[in-house]
Amino acid sequence: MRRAHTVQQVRAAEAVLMARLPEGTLMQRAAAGLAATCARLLPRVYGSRVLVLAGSGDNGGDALHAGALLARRGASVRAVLLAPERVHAAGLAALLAAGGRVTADQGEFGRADLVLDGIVGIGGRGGLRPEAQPYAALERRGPVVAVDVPSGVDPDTGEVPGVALRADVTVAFGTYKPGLLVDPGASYAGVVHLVDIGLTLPEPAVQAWQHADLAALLPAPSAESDKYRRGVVGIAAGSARYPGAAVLAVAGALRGGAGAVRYAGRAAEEVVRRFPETLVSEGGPAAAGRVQAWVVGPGSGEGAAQALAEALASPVPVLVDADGLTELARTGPAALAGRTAPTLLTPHTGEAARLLAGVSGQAPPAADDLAAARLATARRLAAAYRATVLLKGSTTVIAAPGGAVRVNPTGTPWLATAGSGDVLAGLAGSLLAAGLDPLDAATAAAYLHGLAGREASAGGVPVTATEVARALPGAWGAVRG
Ligand SMILES: NC(=O)C1=CN([C@@H]2O[C@H](COP(=O)(O)OP(=O)(O)OC[C@H]3O[C@@H](n4cnc5c(N)ncnc54)[C@H](OP(=O)(O)O)[C@@H]3O)[C@@H](O)[C@H]2O)[C@@H](O)CC1
Ligand SMILES: [K+]
Repeated sequence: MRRAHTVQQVRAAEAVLMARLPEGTLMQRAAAGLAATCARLLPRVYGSRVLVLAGSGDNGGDALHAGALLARRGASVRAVLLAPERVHAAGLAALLAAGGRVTADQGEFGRADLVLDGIVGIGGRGGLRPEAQPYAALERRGPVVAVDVPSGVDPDTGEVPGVALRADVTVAFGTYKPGLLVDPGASYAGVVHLVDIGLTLPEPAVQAWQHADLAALLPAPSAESDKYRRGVVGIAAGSARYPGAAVLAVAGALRGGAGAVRYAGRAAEEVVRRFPETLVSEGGPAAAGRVQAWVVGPGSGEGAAQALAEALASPVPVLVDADGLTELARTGPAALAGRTAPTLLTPHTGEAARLLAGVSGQAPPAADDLAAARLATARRLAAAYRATVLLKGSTTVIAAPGGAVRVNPTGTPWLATAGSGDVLAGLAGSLLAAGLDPLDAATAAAYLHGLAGREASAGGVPVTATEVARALPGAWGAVRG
């Protein structure tokens, strides 16, 4: 699992350690780790040209100290001081003593074999300031290594409020920052290396799961399991107009670990033709047999309101997607007030905008603005609806009403294809029916769906939602190892 901590959490941990250690120890640890990573990136340190971009804080100090270490190994190190009057004095002294030099020549950026971005770290607010902005647009020859955080990326949220400097590698001290895991910030970070500087950290604000975390969680039938004990998932999706959504949601559900899939809706004939193993009925959720979780909304069309009301009235977990979300946005959180079991909402940013309008009673915010602030958006929705929210997009973010947040590290832009969300909804519902809580079910579903999407699009080929569903067993296998 990758763990990310907020600036406040890092500062608190740093304060505890600084009280015990001689001054400067943490910065020396950080600089040593940074220089070691740079040395690995360079074909050879001796004779390499290194440019340090140094801002006014300790982030600049780290970069200058690392520059000094590289200069001692024979690199030719130049430093641009973006705020010369407030430069980290000890860092600059170390660099000069090691043979490094100060320059004001922006052309050094393009000539450098490696650039260290020490403009701003966890103390940064807002985008790059005017003096640093030109570097974001300049041609580069060697890799840009961000010190702790790419400058211009908000460390706590991943938001990029202005111009930011894109890194090839980010060397993060002590822990990931949420902004390194959540887009758009994550897309500026490149490959992230962690350097342990000895911080003792609390529970992370944000987690990103990996194969092993998921393997421990995925349902596995035991010898005594029968199909009912493994869970039955109900799918209320599709309509005469959109039968495909029903077929795709069922395709996802059949590969989600539940023992059986019960379909309730107008596309029963199409579903059973494609998947004869499905239990089908033509009415709504209320008239269908027992299930352990409902999925309601994909392609439901005009039937969405009735299907949603019936599913929400049931005492089992309910996943609301697509047309179900549009319907839910009309009533707002009040529709969930009487629920005795958890609810999982799976909006894309357009649906998230409608859901937020359902809370505020005002016009929906712009979906692009929500995509730019996805962590805050998922948290807001989870708090307002008291439901777990899986916000789909370039980084899928999952927020629980209690405050836990996970971000999904798998996925591919190829997954932005028609019907892909229907497969995800069925899959997540199936995991809910198998007994996972909504946070875990959403985490596992996003992860497997993302892996399946990658597998199906391997080699850079477009995928269909049907192929993503077909690739799900392979994703399970990869996770189980
Ligand atoms: N925590 C730890 O455990 C350890 C932390 N360490 C390191 O310390 C870093 C944090 O250092 P920090 O606190 O000095 O803040 P930092 O990020 O250098 O920036 C603050 C300065 O930048 C300025 N500034 C603000 N916004 C700006 C912008 N957009 N563009 C330009 N400038 C901007 C602001 O000035 P002002 O707003 O007053 O002009 C202020 O002077 C951390 O990321 C890590 O690298 C390691 O050494 C060891 C262990
Ligand atoms: K930086």
